[in-house]
Amino acid sequence: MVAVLGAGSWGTALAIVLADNGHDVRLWGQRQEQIDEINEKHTNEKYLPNIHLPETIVGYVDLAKALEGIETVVLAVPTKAIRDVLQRVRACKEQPITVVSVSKGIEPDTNKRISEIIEEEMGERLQDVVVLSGPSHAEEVSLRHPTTVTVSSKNMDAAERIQDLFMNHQYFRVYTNPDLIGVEIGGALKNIIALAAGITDGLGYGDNAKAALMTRGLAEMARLGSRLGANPLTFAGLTGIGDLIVTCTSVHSRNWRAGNMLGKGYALDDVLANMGMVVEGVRTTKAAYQLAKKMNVDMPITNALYDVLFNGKDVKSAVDSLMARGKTSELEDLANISL
Ligand SMILES: NC(=O)C1=CN([C@@H]2O[C@H](COP(=O)(O)OP(=O)(O)OC[C@H]3O[C@@H](n4cnc5c(N)ncnc54)[C@H](OP(=O)(O)O)[C@@H]3O)[C@@H](O)[C@H]2O)C=CC1
Ligand SMILES: O=C(CO)COP(=O)(O)O
Repeated sequence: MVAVLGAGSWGTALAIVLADNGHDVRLWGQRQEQIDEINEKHTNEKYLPNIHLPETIVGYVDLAKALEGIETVVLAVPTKAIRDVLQRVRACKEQPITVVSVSKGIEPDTNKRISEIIEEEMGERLQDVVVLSGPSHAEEVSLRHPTTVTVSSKNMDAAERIQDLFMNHQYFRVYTNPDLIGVEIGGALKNIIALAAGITDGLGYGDNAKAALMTRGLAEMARLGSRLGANPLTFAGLTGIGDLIVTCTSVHSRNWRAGNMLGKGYALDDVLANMGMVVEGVRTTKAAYQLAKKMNVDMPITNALYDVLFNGKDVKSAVDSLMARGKTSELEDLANISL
């Protein structure tokens, strides 16, 4: 039995994988009408339209009931809600639990990764934290289309347990990677680059610009990541380039779609209000901008996006200023990363 906290698109899609793997799943959400829909109609139309949910997924609004007898919790709420939800979990759970973190972001101001927030909030009530990340849009997972992800943890025995829990030989293949920092940083930073790729697409700049953003974006992701202690090779894997590709090129991506609207001239507040789902890249841009300053790492795309999102810079001038930077060598960054 597994509890999934957060009945949005990703929590519901992962509940389907777990149910397909033969587990009873408790899916916790905060709105009674949504939970009634899950239990009575076996659908979650707002987040995964036209998908029939297995009947072994049972919805709960009562968190204490959802957690009764549970040892493994999948945490699938937006990063800004994580502390609040964990404090509620802590209040009703005495035995230590394993938390599987599937959200992607870095917390502004504290600049903490999600696994660090989980450790801080859960304290001695935490058995292990395992991160699951990779190129995986909920819409395609819920259709059982082939998908690959990676799990990582400080305790690789726990990671392997979670690999077994989610591994589905028909459509959901799970790898392991011991580089927890790299896995989390890649999953968080790719959302920044996807917002920027959406902007250049919205401006009508086409494939050259997008390829440039993805490639140079990956370089700055690896630059910050390696400074934070990640293995640079992780950025060449599923949670780096893999997730970057899917998020910059998929119509399902909330970050790409938000960027696309910004590129077309819509205001940030309007874009976020119309999305109806979380756009993690906005908060993460703030956190990465702060981290890059603190660690003295050059992140030109992140800085340009920060100016657009938080200083009201017009999107076209942000792209112009990226192009107008002084000349440099492509491999300079990579040469500074010690493998
Ligand atoms: N969607 C995807 O394909 C993927 C998403 N992710 C990551 O997963 C995380 C969740 O994203 P996703 O499922 O897409 O988000 P959605 O916007 O689809 O859903 C968010 C869910 O969280 C709930 N929620 C929000 N705030 C709270 C709160 N304070 N307490 C309890 N529940 C809350 C929402 O409830 P309500 O409906 O009541 O507002 C909703 O059920 C993000 O970090 C995202 O980056 C990772 C991989 C793939
Ligand atoms: O992380 C994701 C796919 O791997 C989801 O990205 P979006 O939040 O941009 O949809």
